[in-house]
Amino acid sequence: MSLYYEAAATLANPNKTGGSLKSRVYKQTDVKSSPAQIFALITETSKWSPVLKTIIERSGLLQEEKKLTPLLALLLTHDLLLAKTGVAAPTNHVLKLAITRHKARLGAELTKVRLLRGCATLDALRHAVNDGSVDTGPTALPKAPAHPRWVRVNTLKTTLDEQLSSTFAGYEETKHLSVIMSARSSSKTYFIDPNIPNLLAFPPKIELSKSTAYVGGQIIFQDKASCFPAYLLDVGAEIGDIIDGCAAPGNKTTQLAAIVSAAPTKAPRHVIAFERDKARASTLEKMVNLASADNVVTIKGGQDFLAAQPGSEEYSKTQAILLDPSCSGSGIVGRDDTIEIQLPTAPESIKPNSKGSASKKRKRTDVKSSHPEESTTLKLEVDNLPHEESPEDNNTSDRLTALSTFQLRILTHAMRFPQARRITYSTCSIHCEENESVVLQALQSTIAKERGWAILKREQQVTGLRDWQHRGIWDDGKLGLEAKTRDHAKEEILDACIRCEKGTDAGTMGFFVAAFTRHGPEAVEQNEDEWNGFSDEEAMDNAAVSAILQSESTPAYSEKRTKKKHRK
Ligand SMILES: C[S@@+](CC[C@H](N)C(=O)[O-])C[C@H]1O[C@@H](n2cnc3c(N)ncnc32)[C@H](O)[C@@H]1O
Repeated sequence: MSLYYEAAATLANPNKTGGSLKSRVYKQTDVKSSPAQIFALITETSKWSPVLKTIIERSGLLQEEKKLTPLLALLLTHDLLLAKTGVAAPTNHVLKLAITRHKARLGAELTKVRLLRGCATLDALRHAVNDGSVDTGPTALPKAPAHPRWVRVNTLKTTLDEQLSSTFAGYEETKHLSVIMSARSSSKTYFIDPNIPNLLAFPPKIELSKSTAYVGGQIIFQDKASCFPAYLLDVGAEIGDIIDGCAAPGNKTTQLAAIVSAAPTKAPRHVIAFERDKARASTLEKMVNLASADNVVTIKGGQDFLAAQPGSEEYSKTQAILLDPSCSGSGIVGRDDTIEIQLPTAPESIKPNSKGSASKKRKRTDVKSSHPEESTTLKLEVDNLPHEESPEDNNTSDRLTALSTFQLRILTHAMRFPQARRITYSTCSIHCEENESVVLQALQSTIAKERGWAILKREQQVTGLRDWQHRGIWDDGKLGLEAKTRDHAKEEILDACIRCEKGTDAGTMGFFVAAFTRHGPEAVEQNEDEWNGFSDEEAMDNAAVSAILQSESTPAYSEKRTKKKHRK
């Protein structure tokens, strides 16, 4: 098969199996072309696809060349017009013949598009395409709001100043995040975040994943909102061991380790990181080692935090717990390691035809199936970057109920640790059911009352988060606690909750975090009238919890989800 058939077949993957584009390309064994060549062709074509789509549609190429699918047309047009060595196939190859006879028309369309984009030369257009700043024309899909590349400097290995004068030497500081959000990916600009220490923002889609600092664990990609929980936990030298109950891939674990190391204590303290999923636990281990956090972090791989015995000797020094449990992922924004290929519209006439010899039919069908006729954009995850959570588009109210039941269960379990003084609870969900509702129910649980757990009020929070303006919201009907909660208490709790919205000029994903603190027994009595809430038993529907936990931990789970999505 030629390079072009092989690249199109790689893109086919209707079941989205085999992982990221990179792993699919490099794991293929039945291809003649080099994986690097296939990968380069696909990624370059994706960058140019808004331009190529216009050129192909205007030239009428697909109407005239019935052998070409939209994907093949894109790949071939790319090489014909833009590759230094042209189309990589023998002169008499059927695909080369099919594309080269349109060279003059396609070239003329490229010139028109270039001039329309205000580019005097092909190099200028190339520059605009590489920056992602090329105007995609009236048929383009609306662009997702620009999301900065947030970079946390790993102070276990380096310092902010060191990074600014080495990795980011030659970059200019801007005091306005809006400048970053509208900057081109090639723009050498950075913004120092005012809320979170050691956090920088860079232009969307900036390529830093090959930098020595990223590869060496000196910088870590972590959304601003995701940095809130570890910072809010405020583990100064007076706090002993810390549990991270839901740790993989380890962004918050390594951040906690950095905070702990910056406040040394006489007796060494530890971050105990639980991760139930074995595969994710191995990612966690890699991240902890890369970040040089292994002196501080003890990994409990494949272990369920819910099974940890709060009263055991092992946790007798545990004074703070960070909980970032599985959630709906509804706050997640489009990922930087995703590429899109805009396909030219395929005329009806080129749909697979039933005539022809068996071998010919097989070849044609392989390629035809590579373009989903119903969709004009292919989205592909390029790398296997570790993700904190995967968004789920099936957030029915049953699923939200099951998730929030699990979240409440894990939060009230944390409240049982006898020496614990502080807890943070966070999700990357935008739903009240997983956020404010869980917080309110936890505060009303028997264990919270017995142990004297209260919300960490806004005025008690670390400066950077006290100053954060976006606070908890009250969604009538979703919390179900209106009658039981006095107004001023409600206001105070909501003001203590921290929210981030996705797609705003704050440049964060959708996120929620709240912290709990433990007072003495006196506070329990004071709060007794206020919190006439549920018992733990009432709050938990164990059947629903088991169902969701089981389905998420079964290996077939992701497969099932993919198939379901594909059927839609
Ligand atoms: C949202 S992710 C955590 C992201 C992580 N805190 C970070 O910042 O990189 C939730 C993780 O918790 C794990 N998890 C869920 N329930 C758990 C449990 N009961 N015990 C331990 N880990 C659990 C999931 O497997 C998943 O890896």
